[in-house]
Amino acid sequence: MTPSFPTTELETTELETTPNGAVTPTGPHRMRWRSGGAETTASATIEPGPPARESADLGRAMERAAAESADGVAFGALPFDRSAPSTLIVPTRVAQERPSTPLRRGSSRPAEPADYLAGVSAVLTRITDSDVDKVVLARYSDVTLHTPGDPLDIAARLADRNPSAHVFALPTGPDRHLVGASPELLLAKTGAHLRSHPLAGSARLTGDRAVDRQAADGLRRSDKNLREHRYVVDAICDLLSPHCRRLSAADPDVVSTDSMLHLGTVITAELDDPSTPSSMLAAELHPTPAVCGTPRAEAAAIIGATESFDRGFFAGAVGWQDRAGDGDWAVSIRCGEVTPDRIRAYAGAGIVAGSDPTAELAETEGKLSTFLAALG
Ligand SMILES: C=C(O[C@@H]1C=C(C(=O)O)C=C[C@H]1O)C(=O)O
Repeated sequence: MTPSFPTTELETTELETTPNGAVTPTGPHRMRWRSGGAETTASATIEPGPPARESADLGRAMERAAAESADGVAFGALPFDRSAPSTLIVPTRVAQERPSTPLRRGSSRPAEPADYLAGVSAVLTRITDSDVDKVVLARYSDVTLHTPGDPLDIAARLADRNPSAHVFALPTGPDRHLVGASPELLLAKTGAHLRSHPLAGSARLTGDRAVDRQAADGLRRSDKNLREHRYVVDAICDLLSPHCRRLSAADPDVVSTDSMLHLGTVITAELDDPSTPSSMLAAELHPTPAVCGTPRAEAAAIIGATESFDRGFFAGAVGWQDRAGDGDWAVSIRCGEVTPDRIRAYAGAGIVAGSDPTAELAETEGKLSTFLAALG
């Protein structure tokens, strides 16, 4: 579907306080979204919304936001933490295009590789000693900026470089955008029809066709990668099936991005109730074992104890919903948080029994490069 917004200038001052007086949306902020070849650039107000764990409330809040928006479509961003507030993004009008400005970068500071290697080793010990099967461990890389970077410009460069990705620059707070090019569809809903395309199990692309073909064949046969992938497919099928009358998962295939090869599985389903809001279903699925692990709560606790930073909206979900509850939701990976003086890029890798810390570190480098390469 193609959300489209009025080109006429609408009033973009702050919206009214909601009836219970709790939330005042702020804005205007600028946003960009591109999926399935359709691109939207808009001004929007933002407001805090219910957390993912209150999925039914979130679904209702998105329905209200879609009804308020200029074109009947609202956008949302869910943080990694299921209990932290979401951000509801309500477009008000088409944004004025600004001339693009080159980024003036200062220093770059990747997170210490040694810390990541130690973290993977610690997680492997926890996997051996407990019932936890998979934990996704992440790291970040900071780039300081001499002049504020334009999040919409970065998204435009990501869109050029990643033609089939879900590309987003969504405001998540004052002077703060989540910007990225996600290859991973969490959930698309059109009427009763659902589609999900989880990715997990990865190899780095080299650019040498013969080597990459071998790596793709290796992925298809790798017990470690197939296991890592299966946890994600099973979790999505288990969580969707109570809502569906028909659900099927294809065999895993290999999907490529600009820098990576991944195992991917297409899951399709028919909803019992076609009016179920897509945001509610996305919130129930989130976070899948592709970005958290399995079992979910235990893996999230290990992540909290091992990672030294707050993931914020990285490894969350971003998407839109219209008045019928239809929408597209992507897993917020291959992304960074853009503030006026700093960009923080994130990447993670799934750790299971048999994972090699050095290979997982290299995997995060490959994943980070999708976002960092678009900074110019
Ligand atoms: C966590 C990320 O990617 C996820 C993890 C993958 C893996 O561990 O193989 C593959 C694709 C994504 O589901 C990321 O890009 O940061």
